[in-house]
Amino acid sequence: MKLMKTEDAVGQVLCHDITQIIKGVTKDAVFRKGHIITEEDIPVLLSVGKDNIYIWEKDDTMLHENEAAQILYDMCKNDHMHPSDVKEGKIELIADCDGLLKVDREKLKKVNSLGEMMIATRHGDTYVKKGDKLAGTRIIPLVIKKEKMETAQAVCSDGPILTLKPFHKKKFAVLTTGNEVYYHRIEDTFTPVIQEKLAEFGAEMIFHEVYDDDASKITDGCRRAMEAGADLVFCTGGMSVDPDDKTPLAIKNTGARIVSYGAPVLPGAMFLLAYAENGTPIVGLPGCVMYSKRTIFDLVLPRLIADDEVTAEELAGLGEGGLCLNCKVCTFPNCGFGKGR
Ligand SMILES: Nc1nc2c(c(=O)[nH]1)N[C@H]1C(S)=C(S)[C@@H](COP(=O)(O)OP(=O)(O)OC[C@H]3O[C@@H](n4cnc5c(N)ncnc54)[C@H](O)[C@@H]3O)O[C@H]1N2
Ligand code: MOO
Repeated sequence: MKLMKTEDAVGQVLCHDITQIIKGVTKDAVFRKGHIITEEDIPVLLSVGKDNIYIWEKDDTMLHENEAAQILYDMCKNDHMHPSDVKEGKIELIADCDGLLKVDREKLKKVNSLGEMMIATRHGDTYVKKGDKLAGTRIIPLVIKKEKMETAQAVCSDGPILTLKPFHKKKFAVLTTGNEVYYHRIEDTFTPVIQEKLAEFGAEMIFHEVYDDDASKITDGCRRAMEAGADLVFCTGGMSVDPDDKTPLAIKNTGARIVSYGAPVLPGAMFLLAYAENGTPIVGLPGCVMYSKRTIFDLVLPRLIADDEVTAEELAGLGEGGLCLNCKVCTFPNCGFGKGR
């Protein structure tokens, strides 16, 4: 702490709140502890009788909370995001576009374990909209050791904590399977559900065929859908254990790499994800996707739209939080569904 003439204090940091009292009007702090004094502040300080003030002694080994907050921001920031104003050591990150938020959990935890600083984010692997708040950062004390911030920066030396992957315009194919639909015993009520979910991402259905329970026709259909330019292939029906359930075999026979048949998510246990040789996702959607409001499809779809490869390990990690509670008022994605790791 150092006493100095107010007129010489531009750029210095206040050590305590400065209170202004105007009879019958106000009694409040005009400046808070930690405020950096600007040219315009000088007449205000003089008007409240502060010809001399206590300021933090500038010390090359310490950073003010606002300077340190800027460093935390830089450690988080990536393309397609911008900062809020810095205030009392806090900066928020805001999305510039719709997309998939990815969070490097390991780095986040490492930085938050250092103490005296914090970063709080939304859940990773979730769909965010332009203007959404992605994360907030804050320095806990008023000043922090430069050295400590350098340690934090080192955690992110090979890349920031957040990534926002913009969504791509996708063309998709739907392959409807099942004798009951093929022979017009029942109406196809599955395809409209897929179309509605994909419409949210501006995707276009360019291929739709219906097959009886014949695996070779479904396999051939997958190949032709990709030749027709489909970036995503969705097969519906025939995903479980009945003798007529041929879809998993049909997808396997395309030569695609099966990531997983089965997922620890309800609804969605019989889900299948595969990647064709050219990288196109081929997805087997179980009957629950048609029936239930939210399923594993809602967890995986934003990632497919953002070209974010999904691994077997990630699917296996969905078990905790993988149980949809089917709430009366659904607040997904702002609930626990799909938030496990
Ligand atoms: N013994 C077992 N049975 C089932 C299991 C299991 O593990 N063991 N899993 C259940 C789960 S979980 C699900 S989900 C379903 C999966 O069903 P499929 O994806 O194989 O669907 P299908 O059997 O072909 O059809 C189920 C139901 O939905 C109707 N359907 C199918 N496609 C359409 C369409 N395009 N339009 C209208 N309706 C459609 C179909 O007629 C059936 O009624 O399996 C459970 N069983
Ligand atoms: O997978 Mo069923 O895929 O849970 O309702």
